[in-house]
Amino acid sequence: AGGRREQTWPVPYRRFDHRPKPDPFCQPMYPFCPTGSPDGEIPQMKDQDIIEVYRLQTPVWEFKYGDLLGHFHIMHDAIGFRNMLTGKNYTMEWYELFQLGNCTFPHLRPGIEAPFWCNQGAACFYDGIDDLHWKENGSLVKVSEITGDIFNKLAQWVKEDNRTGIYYETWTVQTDPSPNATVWFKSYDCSAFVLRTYQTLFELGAVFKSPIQTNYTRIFLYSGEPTYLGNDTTIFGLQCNKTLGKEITSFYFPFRPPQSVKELILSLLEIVNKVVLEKTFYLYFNFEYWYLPIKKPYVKITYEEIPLPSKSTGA
Ligand SMILES: CCCCCCCCCCCCCCCCCC(=O)OC[C@@H](O)COP(=O)(O)OC[C@@H](O)CO
Repeated sequence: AGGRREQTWPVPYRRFDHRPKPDPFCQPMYPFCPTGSPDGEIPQMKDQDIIEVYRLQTPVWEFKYGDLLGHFHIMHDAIGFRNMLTGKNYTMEWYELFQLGNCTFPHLRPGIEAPFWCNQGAACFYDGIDDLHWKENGSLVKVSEITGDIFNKLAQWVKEDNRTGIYYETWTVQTDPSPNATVWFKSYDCSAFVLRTYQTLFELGAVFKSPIQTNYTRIFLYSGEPTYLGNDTTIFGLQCNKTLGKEITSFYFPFRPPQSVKELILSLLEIVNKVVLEKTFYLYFNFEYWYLPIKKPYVKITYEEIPLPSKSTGA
């Protein structure tokens, strides 16, 4: 009857019953989870083992650019574990299979109508903690101690979370920067995984040390109420009106990797024109497109505290 469908905000992150094999077109700049166990298996601990839990944080791309992005508080988050009986330690992190840019903007491929996304994200669990990587420009802080039994239950949760949560979402979208803003979409990135893991540990009985300052990076878009547009089939399919599809692909065009300084400048001008002057953004969430009526202050990167779970936070 053309009635508006009841929409809950924020739009729930869609989970799937399996993680699809990535398209060969998607190529990583660096191999994903190079030292992790190929099947992603997490080792079993003895129930009575005592495992230290560490908060790990470092600037995105620290291994390549050191503290560069740290100056903008663009930080990557992970969790470290150390078995106090065996002395073995481990790192667990969640990040993009094909890097941040591929999760934030699509490819416009000749002969393919719809924007092409390489936006998978996944968990990676591997032996060892690279102390220097985390400590030099970031932080490595003990936040809890858990039993092997809790660790093993967490491992089961990670497996299920990783099987069903298959894509990375860069953007948090809400009405304004205020604490009581309406949130339209939540990001689903490295820090979101760490926060879900802390919450799961808390629900499994973990007690977190306090007080520990725990800030996280988020990039915000500010908009009025989003409009649902559809998906690849309903927007870019053969029987579709091509207007909307062309509008979306032309929006993403200036976000492609620039080939020259001139192209970069022209693209930046086009981005400002679209996002600021035309107050338009097309968001890709749950493999569907949404129109965002952008408003001031448009875009913002924040580095704000989200406290560790405790009885007082009720989280
Ligand atoms: C509307 C116009 C705006 C145009 C500007 C676009 C800017 C795009 C994004 C800016 C920054 C977003 C920050 C999001 C937080 C990222 C946290 C995260 O998920 O990190 C995961 C990953 O990126 C970390 O990658 P690496 O540093 O490569 O770490 C992986 C290694 O630890 C693997 O061992």
